[in-house]
Amino acid sequence: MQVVILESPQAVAEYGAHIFIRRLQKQPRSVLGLATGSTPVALYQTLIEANQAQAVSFQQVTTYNLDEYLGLDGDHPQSYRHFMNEQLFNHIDIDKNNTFVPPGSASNPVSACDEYEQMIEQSGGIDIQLLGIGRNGHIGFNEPSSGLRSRTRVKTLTQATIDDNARFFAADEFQPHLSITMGIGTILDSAQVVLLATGSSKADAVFATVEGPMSASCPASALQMHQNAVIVIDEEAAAKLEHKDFYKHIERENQKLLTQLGLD
Ligand SMILES: N[C@@H]1[C@@H](O)[C@H](O)[C@@H](COP(=O)(O)O)O[C@@H]1O
Repeated sequence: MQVVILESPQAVAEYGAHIFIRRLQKQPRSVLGLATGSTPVALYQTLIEANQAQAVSFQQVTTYNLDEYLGLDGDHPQSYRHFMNEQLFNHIDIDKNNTFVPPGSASNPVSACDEYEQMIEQSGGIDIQLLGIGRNGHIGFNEPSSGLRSRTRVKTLTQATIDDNARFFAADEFQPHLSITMGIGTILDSAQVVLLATGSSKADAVFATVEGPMSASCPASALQMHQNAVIVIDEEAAAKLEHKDFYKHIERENQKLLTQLGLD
C-alpha cells in the first residue's frame, strides 16, 4: 500500500487525476472504475480540464461506477448516474454508451448485480478503480461487516451512511436505504486502486484502513491485500497515522527514483 500525504485537498485531486491521465496517455482503451461522493469532484474537474486542453482523450474509455441507490432511476437528480453525467461525462469526449452505473431501477436487482459483474469481466476487468471512503471505512457501499471477498450485490446502508448522505436530499425527499454496490472482491480485482480521502472527518477511517488490522469492520482495510493500491490523502485525513513521517520519506525516495529513471 502506497500512502501519499499532500498539503491540500486540491493537491490530492491533482495527484489522483494525474495517475488517470498518465494511464490514459499510455493506454487510451482503459477500463476505469469510478466513484461518487464529494471527494472525487475536484479530480473530475482536473480530468475535464485535461480533456478540454486535449492532453487526454476518453473516446475509447469504458467506465464502471462503484454503486447506485436502489430505487432511484438514472434521471433522478440524486442518482449516481445523474451525478456522473453532471460531474464528468457531460464535459468530456466519452461515448456515454460506454459508461456503466449499476441499475438502481432494475426490476430484478439480484440478477442485475450478476450481469454487472459479467459486463466488467467482458470488458477485460478494471484497470484503475477510484475510491472515496466513508467515515465508517466503507468503500462503494460496502458497509462494515461486508465480506472481504464479496461481489456486486444489494447492500443495506447503515444509519451513519444515510445520515452522512442526507445532505444531498431535500428534507421531504425519498432517500433510499438500499444500494447496489460492487463488492470488496470486485474492487480488489482491479489492477490498480486509487483511494482519495481529505479532511479531519476521515482521519479515523484512514487510520483503520492503513494501520489497523485487516477487518470487515473497516472494509477499506481489505486494500492492505491489494498489490497496487495508492492512498492519496491530505494532512487532515492523515492526522492519526502513526507512521506518517515514514510514508512521506518513502514518497520522497520514490520521486527521486522516478526522476533518476526519467519517469516522473
Ligand atoms: N457510496 C459513496 C462512497 O463511494 C463515497 O466514498 C462516500 C464518501 O463520500 P464523500 O467523498 O462525500 O465523503 O460516500 C458515498 O457513501
